[in-house]
Amino acid sequence: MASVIRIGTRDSRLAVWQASLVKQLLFQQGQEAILVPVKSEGDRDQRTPLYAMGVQGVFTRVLDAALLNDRIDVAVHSMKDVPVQLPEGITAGAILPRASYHDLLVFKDSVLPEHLERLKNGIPLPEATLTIATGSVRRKAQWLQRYPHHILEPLRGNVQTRLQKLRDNSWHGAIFAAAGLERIDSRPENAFTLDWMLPAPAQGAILIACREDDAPLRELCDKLNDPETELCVTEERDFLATLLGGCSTPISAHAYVQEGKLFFKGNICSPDGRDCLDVACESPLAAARFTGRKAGEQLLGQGGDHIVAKIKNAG
Ligand SMILES: NCc1[nH]cc(CCC(=O)O)c1CC(=O)O
Repeated sequence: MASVIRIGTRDSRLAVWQASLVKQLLFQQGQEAILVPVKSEGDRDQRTPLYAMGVQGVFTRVLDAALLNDRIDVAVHSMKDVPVQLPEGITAGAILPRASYHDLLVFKDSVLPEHLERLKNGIPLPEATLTIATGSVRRKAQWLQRYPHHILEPLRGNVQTRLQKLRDNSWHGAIFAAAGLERIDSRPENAFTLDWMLPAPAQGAILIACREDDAPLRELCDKLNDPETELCVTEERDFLATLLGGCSTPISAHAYVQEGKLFFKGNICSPDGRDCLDVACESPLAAARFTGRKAGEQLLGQGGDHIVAKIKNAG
């Protein structure tokens, strides 16, 4: 193994924070490492909506190439940005313990306190037409399901950029991943978690990707792996793969472990939020593998195939 491990990362503040965490964890294992920041396609082009970029892995492909070309030794990713199928030759070295999986509404002072209370609890709000910004088809679809008359504005860019755009516009609010804001200490005062919204599969989890043939490094990374997070995000990503397999689609999932059981929730929505199907199930830990796949198959059998067709037509 190289004496100094090269950690590939995107150059956003969140990505560098996550890569620095990995550097620290490796150091605790007695391994020196340096960061190698790389610009991804998803960061270079901050205007095109992600779902319109047409290819999977706009945030991950440049790092995949660097890894395969031996310009870096590991790549650190927000796992929700990673396509369900890893490229040939690349494998999951470790999945770190998950941070918050929630989505968060950052709101402006223009929202009335009594309306905030309803939004927090997902209660209908027919008397107000709010404008909410999000670049995510998943968040948009779930928001429209509850608030069909609201106006959803596109919003792209890294966390910092999106917060700035929210300040600069007259929107009522914007939706963020709690983990992203909290990691870089940027969670605004005006924010609450949307407990009724299901997150993206693997939201809040960090993946360390390795070359498949780098046995010593894989062994080292394995020490950083969190098996419980691994199980949960594996089921969430299997659910996604069973339904559609894209990484910016209106498909959400969350799994967690409690008292020896895996609890799983998932949903699939048409992009306009009019058709949504939900699934919730639990399983003893020993039989938890394939919970996500079974949940996906269940939804396909209940009409989820029609929603999948709508999603494909919209894309
Ligand atoms: N798609 C961008 C992205 N990828 C990972 C995170 C946050 C960290 C995480 O969810 O793990 C974000 C920002 C966001 O969705 O607001």
